[in-house]
Amino acid sequence: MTRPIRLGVNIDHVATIRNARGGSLPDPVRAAALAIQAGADSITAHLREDRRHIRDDDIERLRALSAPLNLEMAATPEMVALAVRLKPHACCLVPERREERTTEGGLDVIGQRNSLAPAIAALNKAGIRVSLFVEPSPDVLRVSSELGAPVVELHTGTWCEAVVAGHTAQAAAEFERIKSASLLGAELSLEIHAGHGLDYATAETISELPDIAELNIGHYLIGEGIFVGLGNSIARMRSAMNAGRARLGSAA
Ligand SMILES: CC(=O)[C@@H](O)[C@H](O)COP(=O)(O)O
Ligand SMILES: NCC(=O)COP(=O)(O)O
Repeated sequence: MTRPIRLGVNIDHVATIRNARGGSLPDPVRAAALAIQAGADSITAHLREDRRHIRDDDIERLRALSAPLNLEMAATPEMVALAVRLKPHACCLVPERREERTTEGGLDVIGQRNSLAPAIAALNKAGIRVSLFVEPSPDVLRVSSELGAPVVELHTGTWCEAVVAGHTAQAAAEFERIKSASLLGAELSLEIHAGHGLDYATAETISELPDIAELNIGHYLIGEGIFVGLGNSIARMRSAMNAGRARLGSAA
């Protein structure tokens, strides 16, 4: 039987709009509640070290909602302590640079193995599901598995940018990397998630990969929400993902 695919809605950029005026509106927690009603399986929020969008009190309020919370964060002692205290359902460890506009690549799990290991161990011990936001590359997946993380989230940004730019050959090559990484990840008994830069079309395509269990999508959904309403953009995303998954079922 074909496994369903989960949708995690990232509400960071509702907070970006709120913070543009420094007040409390629009409230990202209200957006999260609406996302759950519209079919999101979980909520994702990235608490950056510079607090440029999501803030600590948002995390506390998101934690109180009915859907699981996936907290994205850098693997710093401050963030690990905060996660252990707030106990989100899941933590996705991401690389972070203050100067970047958005997450620019996957974690350097090979170079930072020694600093990642204690962070992963502490989160595992606290009963939080740990995922590592990584490039779709074989060495990176093997080290992720050795580090004891049960989940990896494959960075889809390079593929999505190539698709949007119409760089067909590069897009095809990037998609093959994602596909091979998802196969290897499954062989290593990792749960495979994917995200960054996905839109309706790329989400539908990637949903055809049978080993992908979850997509985390934010920026595009919030942007589309301006035109069609957030509930409608999420419902349409769900349909796109279901359509991709259904093609997989009919091909089997
Ligand atoms: C890790 C990831 O791909 C996204 O969650 C992204 O980090 C969202 O936050 P930013 O837009 O601040 O990068
Ligand atoms: N981890 C990826 C994520 O949460 C959402 O990324 P984006 O859709 O905002 O680019």
